[in-house]
Amino acid sequence: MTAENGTPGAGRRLAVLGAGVMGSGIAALAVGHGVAVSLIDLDRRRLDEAPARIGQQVRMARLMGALPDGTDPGALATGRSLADLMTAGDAPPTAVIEAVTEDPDAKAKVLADVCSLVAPGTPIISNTSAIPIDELAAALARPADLIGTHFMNPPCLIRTVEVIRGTHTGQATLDALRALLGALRRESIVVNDAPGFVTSRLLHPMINDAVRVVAAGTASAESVDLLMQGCLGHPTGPLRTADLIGLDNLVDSLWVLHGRTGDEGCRPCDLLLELVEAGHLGRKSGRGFYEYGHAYGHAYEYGSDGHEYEGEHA
Ligand SMILES: NC(=O)c1ccc[n+]([C@@H]2O[C@H](COP(=O)([O-])OP(=O)(O)OC[C@H]3O[C@@H](n4cnc5c(N)ncnc54)[C@H](O)[C@@H]3O)[C@@H](O)[C@H]2O)c1
Repeated sequence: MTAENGTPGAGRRLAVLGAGVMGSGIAALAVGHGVAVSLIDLDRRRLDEAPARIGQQVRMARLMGALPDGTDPGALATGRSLADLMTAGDAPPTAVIEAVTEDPDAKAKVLADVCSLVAPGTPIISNTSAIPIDELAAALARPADLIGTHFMNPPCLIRTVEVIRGTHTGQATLDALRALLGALRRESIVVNDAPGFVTSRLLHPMINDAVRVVAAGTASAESVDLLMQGCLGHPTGPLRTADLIGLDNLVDSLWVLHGRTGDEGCRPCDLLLELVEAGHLGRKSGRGFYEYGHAYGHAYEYGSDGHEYEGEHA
């Protein structure tokens, strides 16, 4: 499966680092627009499952009219390291998107390694939820090549992407990212660097507060969500959104925010920590504030922007 001339992503090759919720969703968006993808993860099981999961997301997004008609899917290669894939014959990437676990040290190492591997001028894009881009840039030999995105879940269905320009981000990097997002038919909103940028700085403490309300016994998760939907116009409610994001990722992001802002509202509340400790991570594990029956269920029902999307299981 290769992209043909005339498809939006023709001639591009994206390296996606991390094949979890976001890495596989971003890979599906790219493949669905004809972009070739090299998908990297340390977890062999994730890699083995990724092609089927990505294929299902592409099919579902196409059925929902979220991908261009008549575009041949981009080729998908998977591996445990980009260096291995390139040695095996994969063309060098025209851009890299990092979507590994929200751990500042892990991200800094992955970004520094990839920076030493790809050609100068290749945009290196971190899809962090909350870590300041300037903090990550300190690990890179070429900080001008680094920029942030905050794709929301599921990337195929949410058209707006928050773009974070660090202090050292070069204009060429910003222009190249905008061109990539244009080829993926996404709208970019560029913001300045800060812990959590705009969306996570606002959304994550609000979700944390919603969990505190449930923990206090004031209302059930369902009642909180119904009130936020019915009275305040939130399309799904904060706790369904939490389940979609992944409670482990939510906790990691809240710690990042807490550590960098000192805002006690960002300290993950006990109930969140207990759920993660018990392995109840939300949709990706099949259970969080709600039961889903199976892992990764219904990813196309609701987006992490809170909008409701029609569709079958992803
Ligand atoms: N889940 C969301 O809704 C959401 C939305 C926007 C941004 N994000 C951000 O996207 C990033 C990924 O989040 P996620 O929800 O996909 O997490 P996830 O836990 O589903 O996936 C993370 C993946 O990274 C892999 N990984 C960890 N270290 C690695 C390394 N050194 N090299 C290669 N792979 C490695 C893990 O094996 C795992 O498969 C995080 O920074 C998160 O904050 C998440």
